[in-house]
Amino acid sequence: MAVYTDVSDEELAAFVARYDIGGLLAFKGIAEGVENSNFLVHTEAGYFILTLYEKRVDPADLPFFLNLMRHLAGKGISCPTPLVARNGEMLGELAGRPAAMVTFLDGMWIRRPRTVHCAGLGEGLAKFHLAGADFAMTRANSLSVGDWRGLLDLSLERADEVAPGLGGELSHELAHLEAVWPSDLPSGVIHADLFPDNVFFLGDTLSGFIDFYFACTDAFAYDVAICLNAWCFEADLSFNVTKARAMLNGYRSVRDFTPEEFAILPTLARGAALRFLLTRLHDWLNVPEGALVTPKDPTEYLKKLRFHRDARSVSAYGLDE
Ligand SMILES: Nc1ncnc2c1ncn2[C@@H]1O[C@H](COP(=O)(O)OP(=O)(O)OP(=O)(O)O)[C@@H](O)[C@H]1O
Ligand SMILES: N[C@@H](CCO)C(=O)O
Repeated sequence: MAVYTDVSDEELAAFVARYDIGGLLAFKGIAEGVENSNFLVHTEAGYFILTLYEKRVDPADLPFFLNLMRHLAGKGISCPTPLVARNGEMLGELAGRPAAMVTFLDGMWIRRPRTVHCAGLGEGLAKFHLAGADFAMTRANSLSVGDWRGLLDLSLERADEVAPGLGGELSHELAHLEAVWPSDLPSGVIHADLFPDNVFFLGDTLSGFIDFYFACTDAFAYDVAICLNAWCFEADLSFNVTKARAMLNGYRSVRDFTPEEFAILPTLARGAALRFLLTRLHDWLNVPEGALVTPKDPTEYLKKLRFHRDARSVSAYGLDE
């Protein structure tokens, strides 16, 4: 579920009246998603998405996320655009939470992406990276290599409850990644959570990106590495090299990799796997009492991490060295 905060009809009507979008006709909570409360709002001007930002989003980061969406939309990247209220603000408050209204994006996310979707994703991601080049704001990645040790420490004692030997393996892995993690790759705005549920398609054509609440300033190739993890493994966790090749070639058709990015890709993919493994492990071990949220399986990312650890070069991802 993803409606943590209840909103009364009167409160919502008053919130909607801040914008030039006509009167409120209907609204309903959206069950998908785990981070924030989302509502589909129907007004005389059409459909909109209302998001109430819950506790994992730092309110200080909201101007970065909202301005980024406006910037990208202005550059022709299909993504929700935050509405500006009559008082000139994108951010308001509703039911005691920071809240914003964004445009509705047509499309569906693909439960089982095929090669054609991976190719479209790669191309769309490179366009996204280029479109962010002149975005003036920056936000450090709060889940990068320097943050992983703190995250691991929170779970280390109980990690072996999830898989025997997991604590030791992760400690070893982290020490390696801390030693070799690059700091001088081409960087800019990255999405940092571009899983299939955050990418909409109409038929086989990419129709847009949503959920910008992990976006930050980091290496472009790290964003690609996140997508390799999230899109190119099958349900049985075997790696689909055809999908990876299609994604990487789609990306290169818009923005080519530097030789340094190319060479470090297996390390970045290994780090991306560790990042999602660590957040999932923490959530798995700390399910709040009575929560209706099903935690995501951390061991999925352990298997992915091991795959990347064994990858010697980009040839493991279907490209020539
Ligand atoms: N602009 C939009 N247009 C259309 N549908 C949207 C839009 N924004 C969100 N949605 C719908 O709301 C659902 C949840 O949104 P989102 O993924 O942003 O939630 P979240 O709780 O912030 O994220 P997550 O759990 O993925 O981190 C999406 O799967 C989609 O169905
Ligand atoms: N995409 C993340 C969840 C946070 O959006 C995961 O699958 O672990």
